[in-house]
Amino acid sequence: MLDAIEVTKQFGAKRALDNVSLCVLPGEIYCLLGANGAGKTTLVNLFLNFLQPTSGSLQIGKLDVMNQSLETKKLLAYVPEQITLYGVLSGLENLAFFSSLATGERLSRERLLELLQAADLPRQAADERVATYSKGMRQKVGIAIALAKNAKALLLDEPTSGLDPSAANEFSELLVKASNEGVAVLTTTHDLFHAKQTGTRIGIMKQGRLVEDLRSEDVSLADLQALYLKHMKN
Ligand SMILES: Nc1ncnc2c1ncn2[C@@H]1O[C@H](COP(=O)(O)OP(=O)(O)OP(=O)(O)O)[C@@H](O)[C@H]1O
Repeated sequence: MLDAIEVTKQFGAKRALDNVSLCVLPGEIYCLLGANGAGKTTLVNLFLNFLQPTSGSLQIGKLDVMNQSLETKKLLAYVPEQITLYGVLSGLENLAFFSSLATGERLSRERLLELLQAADLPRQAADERVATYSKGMRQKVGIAIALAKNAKALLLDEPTSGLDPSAANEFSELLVKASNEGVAVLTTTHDLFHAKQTGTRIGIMKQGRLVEDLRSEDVSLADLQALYLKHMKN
């Protein structure tokens, strides 16, 4: 569903991505680890067509991200680290606004509440102003927007950074729920525990290269930590 094919991205003299190939199938959760500056966000931004590759190509559902930008965007939902919502509007009003932008449809209040419930937002919060929400609650509205869009692929950039362990765990469960419905999930993270717990696949990036591409079930958390540290030291 999400395919990066021999992607290189150069920013002037800086090679942010160096011949990266990666594939995320429907129902998979691919967790991308790597030190600051390893190229994780650059890869996410290429899938979003915010950036264009210097060479190589990216596909979503076998459609080319650059040449079929509108079609690929319809398949995709994105939850950034700091999700931008209107603080003066409630969670439900934000969902109504952003889902209508994404789909062109106006959803009923019942449907909006259903989506917020599926994203595990406490019922009483739906009508409260987002300015009063915690980061975890904002992230849940982001997931509800993705659900409203019926996205086939979900991109997330460090979604659990700044969340307490229990909120991060709840968020991970939402990703698992989405993947169980066949969504392909690609998420960047610095949290090895989260990657091992949530990911079906784990990639480690170093200086623009994908140096490991693992099946989560093939490594223990201790092995993953050792492998990660080995790559970071070299
Ligand atoms: N617009 C840009 N212009 C120049 N260099 C850039 C630009 N965007 C990213 N870079 C560089 O590309 C490299 C990869 O950056 P990227 O943000 O993808 O890393 P990252 O793995 O997401 O890091 P972090 O974990 O800190 O978010 C870094 O060296 C960064 O400085």
